Amino acid sequence: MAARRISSLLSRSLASSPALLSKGRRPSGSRTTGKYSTSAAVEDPITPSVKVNYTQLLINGQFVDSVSGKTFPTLDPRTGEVIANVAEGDARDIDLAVSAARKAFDDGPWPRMTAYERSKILLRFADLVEKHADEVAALETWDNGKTYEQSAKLEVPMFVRLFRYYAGWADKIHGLTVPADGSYHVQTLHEPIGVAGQIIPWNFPLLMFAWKVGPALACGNTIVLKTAEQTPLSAIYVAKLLHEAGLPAGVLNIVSGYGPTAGAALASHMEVDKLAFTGSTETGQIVLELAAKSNLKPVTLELGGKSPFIVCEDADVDKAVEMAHFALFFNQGQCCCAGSRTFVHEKVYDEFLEKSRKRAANRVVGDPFLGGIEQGPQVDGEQFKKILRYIKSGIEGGATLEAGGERFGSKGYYVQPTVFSNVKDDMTIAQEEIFGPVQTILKYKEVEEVIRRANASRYGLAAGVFTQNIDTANRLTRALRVGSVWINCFDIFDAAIPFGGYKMSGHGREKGIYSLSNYLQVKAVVTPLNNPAWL
Ligand SMILES: NC(=O)c1ccc[n+]([C@@H]2O[C@H](COP(=O)([O-])OP(=O)(O)OC[C@H]3O[C@@H](n4cnc5c(N)ncnc54)[C@H](O)[C@@H]3O)[C@@H](O)[C@H]2O)c1
Repeated sequence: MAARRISSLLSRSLASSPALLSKGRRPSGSRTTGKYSTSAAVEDPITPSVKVNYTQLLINGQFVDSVSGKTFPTLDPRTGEVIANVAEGDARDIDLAVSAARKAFDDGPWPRMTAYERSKILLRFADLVEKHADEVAALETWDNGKTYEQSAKLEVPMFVRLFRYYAGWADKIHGLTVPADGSYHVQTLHEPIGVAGQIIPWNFPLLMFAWKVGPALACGNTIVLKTAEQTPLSAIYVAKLLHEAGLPAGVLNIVSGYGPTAGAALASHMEVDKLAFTGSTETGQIVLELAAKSNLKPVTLELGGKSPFIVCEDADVDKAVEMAHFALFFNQGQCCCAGSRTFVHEKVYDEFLEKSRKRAANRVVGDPFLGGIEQGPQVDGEQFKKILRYIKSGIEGGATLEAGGERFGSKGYYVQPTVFSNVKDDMTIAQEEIFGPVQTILKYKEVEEVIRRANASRYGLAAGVFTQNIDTANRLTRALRVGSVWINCFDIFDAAIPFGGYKMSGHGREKGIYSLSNYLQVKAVVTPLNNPAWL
């Protein structure tokens, strides 16, 4: 979906479903402040009336407590209060889940049924998610803090689309007939890889589930998925729906729990055939080592970023301001590909800065369950404190604070939309992933200079280029060492478009046709031909 469409969808107010809000707590325009300088909209949070029905682990098609009997609280980012206590899986639960997935792969129907049958189950699942879209979106917003409009209008539809996309691939996966030298019939079989271990982060719990589970199931694999400890709820809910759609027991197992216990056990498990991870670069290095030191399972990694958003001298400034704002602030700035280094040509810098400052100051912050809200709270206290530390470092490092700079309100984990100008490449805020609503604006003069500076990062996930000159766009597109370049747009996450990083932003690609190869083995089969009619 084009970023412009995303922005306009989100700016239109969504009539919140009555099913999601407690009686007497309907959103009202008077509580939607429209300015971050007023914090009334976050002091008295709406109570979602969606019920948290599933909090256990899902192993072999059954909801079960963890072996230890332990639970951990998942918190509401609007208040820091407990939403629910969730079963806390550790290495013993990962063992049980991997055994179930192993058995389902080695002996079960999933890899053996026709691809068309698998595809029909995935399509039925997509229909069920659509039917329960209100509950799914409400759980996602409650656990993560992203706006309900975003969950309901963007992420649930993208989730459904992705499963339909991979349902479409299931019966189109096939090998080749290879014209080799000699009198042989040579073919390749594309086989499922086996048991996939998948570890996902908290910033897009549903979409990360879809990006990993969709292609793995379409290819006939079985799965153990570990959710992020901050956001376990939506995955358990949709996994239940997948079983209602006809998924055999043991094919998808969900373990909630912490990284160093459950996550590490999954990454190092000898019976896991493939690992897919999304999260920080530091944890990516840990899981890659665990995979290598155990059974050398192949690993796909989708890690951090510090993506440049380049505004050229010929850019339409108003459009560039809006797109750069969206590129950074979308999802509370909690995107691995956020346009977190806004490079602006010196000729348009002053105008761009003034308009960006105003745009951030007008960003609508508030309870994410209210209609018209653009920004909810950060996911948890740890991220909230980390962002405020980065803001302090920006101020102390000599950048100019143009907007925001503090917490928003006095409850939960809201941060004011913040803009820094006069940012220099060597400042911490220009180098490290802030993962929050903090825009850093840097000035440049020449195209060659901005290419060099944009590429001077350990990351290489994505880039935005804003120009009306096709030659400049082409020059930048090929010169930038990143996995995605968005020209005059940003954050286009269609199911068919591959996504992944260069350099320390990761290995491999997810989504699109490229993700299938993450979940397939290629087997070469050679048969001698006696007296062939032709070779
Ligand atoms: N690229 C992304 O999409 C993305 C997503 C979330 C966070 N991040 C970055 O990571 C930073 C920290 O966030 P985070 O703590 O949630 O990320 P993280 O990398 O610690 O967590 C991601 C996932 O990895 C698991 N994990 C953590 N330690 C593990 C270990 N030793 N072995 C196996 N699994 C482990 C977590 O439980 C979670 O499921 C953020 O501030 C942000 O910069 C990036």
